[in-house]
Amino acid sequence: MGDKKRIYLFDTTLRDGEQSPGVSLNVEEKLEIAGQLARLGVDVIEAGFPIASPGDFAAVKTIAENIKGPVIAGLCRATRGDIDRTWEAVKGAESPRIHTFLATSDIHLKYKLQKSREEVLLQAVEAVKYARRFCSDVEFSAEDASRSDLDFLAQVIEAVIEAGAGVVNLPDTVGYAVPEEYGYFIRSVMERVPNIDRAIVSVHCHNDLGMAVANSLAAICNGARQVECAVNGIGERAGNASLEEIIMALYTRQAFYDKEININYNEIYRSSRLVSSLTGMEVQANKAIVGKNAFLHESGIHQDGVLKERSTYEIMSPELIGISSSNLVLGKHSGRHAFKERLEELGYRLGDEELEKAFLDFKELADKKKEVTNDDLEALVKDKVWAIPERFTLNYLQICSGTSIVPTATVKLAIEKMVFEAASTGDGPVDAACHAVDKITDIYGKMHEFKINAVSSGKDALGEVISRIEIGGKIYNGRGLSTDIIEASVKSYINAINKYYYEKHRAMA
Ligand SMILES: CC(=O)SCCNC(=O)CCNC(=O)[C@H](O)C(C)(C)COP(=O)(O)OP(=O)(O)OC[C@H]1O[C@@H](n2cnc3c(N)ncnc32)[C@H](O)[C@@H]1OP(=O)(O)O
Ligand SMILES: CC(C)C(=O)C(=O)O
Ligand SMILES: [Mg+2]
Repeated sequence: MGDKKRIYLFDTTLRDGEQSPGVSLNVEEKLEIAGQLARLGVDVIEAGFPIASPGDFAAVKTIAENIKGPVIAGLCRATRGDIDRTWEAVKGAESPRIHTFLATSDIHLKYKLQKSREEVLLQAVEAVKYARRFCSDVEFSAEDASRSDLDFLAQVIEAVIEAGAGVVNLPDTVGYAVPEEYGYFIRSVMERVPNIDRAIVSVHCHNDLGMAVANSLAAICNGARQVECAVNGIGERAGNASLEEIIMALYTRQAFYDKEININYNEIYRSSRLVSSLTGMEVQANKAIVGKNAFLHESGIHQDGVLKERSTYEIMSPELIGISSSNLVLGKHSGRHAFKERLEELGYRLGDEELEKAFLDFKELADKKKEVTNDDLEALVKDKVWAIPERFTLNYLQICSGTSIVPTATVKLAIEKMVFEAASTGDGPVDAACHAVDKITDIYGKMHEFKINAVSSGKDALGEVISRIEIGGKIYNGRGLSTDIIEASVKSYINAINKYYYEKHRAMA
């Protein structure tokens, strides 16, 4: 089974990551993330759960047909219908994988599956055999493995390897394990399964007790060769093991782990930013590796140490993971060359047209702000990485609001070179403006979440508004940017409406 030192990185941002409450990505957003994961150099991209919905199916199929390099996997239950659908979705890939799963713990058998151990063993074997009819690369996951009876689990794993599974995954589905115990568990399963050398052992850890990364590393020390993880650690409930933390632990502590991975380190930060901006899930400031504070030094003694010798307080270099160290100031006198170079340092590669649009936005912002920071730049370009065609654009906004008057908004929207106007009242200025937008578009959104971030500091800070809008029973993430917070809010609402409109009309086309 190849070089035993090599650890395979299996990224599940687009499947388990998308199971994060409130996250819903469309096909183009998933394709964009998959392209970035390929540039990062992960070994496997789990692109989705094709039976879950037509949108999930389309995303997995599109990724399979367009992304070259990594193995493209689709997840399915241990049923023929799910496996058929998954094969349909992944079969166009350069290297397709069918990933089928079935729970093995007594608690899942008794209450969820309502099946005996004998039935589950047969179903797992039958699913793997059936999947192997289509695909030579089949992974089997024993859901809730870490809470399963060891003898039964070993029996299932031996049988699915015999049936043709080349990768066997032993997830800590509910994040219950602790590192020493999980490491010992992986070793014990491997010792009990006589044909284990014919498969790669994989782990998939959840973060309910904050130990997903520690558990994954303990498993690696005990023989696991594939590690399943997600960018920024997103995923069901408290999330999955964080991809960037696993990568950097293996890199920084190479002498201890003595393992090899094949990754483009300088794409890590960019991957994190992209996933954060497309999912709308912000990265906490003190998050390891990719948090805003991860490489900042606040206290005098630390600053003194770092000035004398960085390694006194820095165990990793921010440049390695793609965080720019440039000290050119960008402002209204900067030109296209410096602008483009800075974007490239930040990891953004825009096409000529998007670059020109971003440059014009930058100039407009530079007129309002003295200095345009890296955060401002990222905020300006991140929705240009993949922008949906905008059916509705804000042309004019007037707000009348105060402590003793009913908030009223007048909005003009441009739709295909025509301009339409409406006025409305509401509970507040943003509510009033959104009602006016509804009148023009005839699309009625319900605001579920509304977050305002100051992109940089100071009175002239750029404001970013992220909203989650329910339209037609589905949640759409909207994003708007302006130095005026009400304008940013309305733009964010219109952005969500544009996404809904685009998806609806593309489905009808
Ligand atoms: C640990 C994990 O992350 S597992 C992956 C979780 N991801 C998802 O669930 C993806 C999104 N899910 C969905 O869209 C839907 O749940 C679907 C389309 C998969 C299934 O929808 P429905 O057919 O309506 O079933 P529902 O979700 O209500 O119930 C799940 C059924 O699958 C069964 N099931 C659960 N896991 C498996 C499995 N691995 N293999 C076979 N059957 C399974 C359950 O026992 C239940 O069966 P029952 O209807 O006979 O009681
Ligand atoms: C389906 C499996 C791999 C899973 O997500 C889990 O067990 O957490
Ligand atoms: Mg999971």
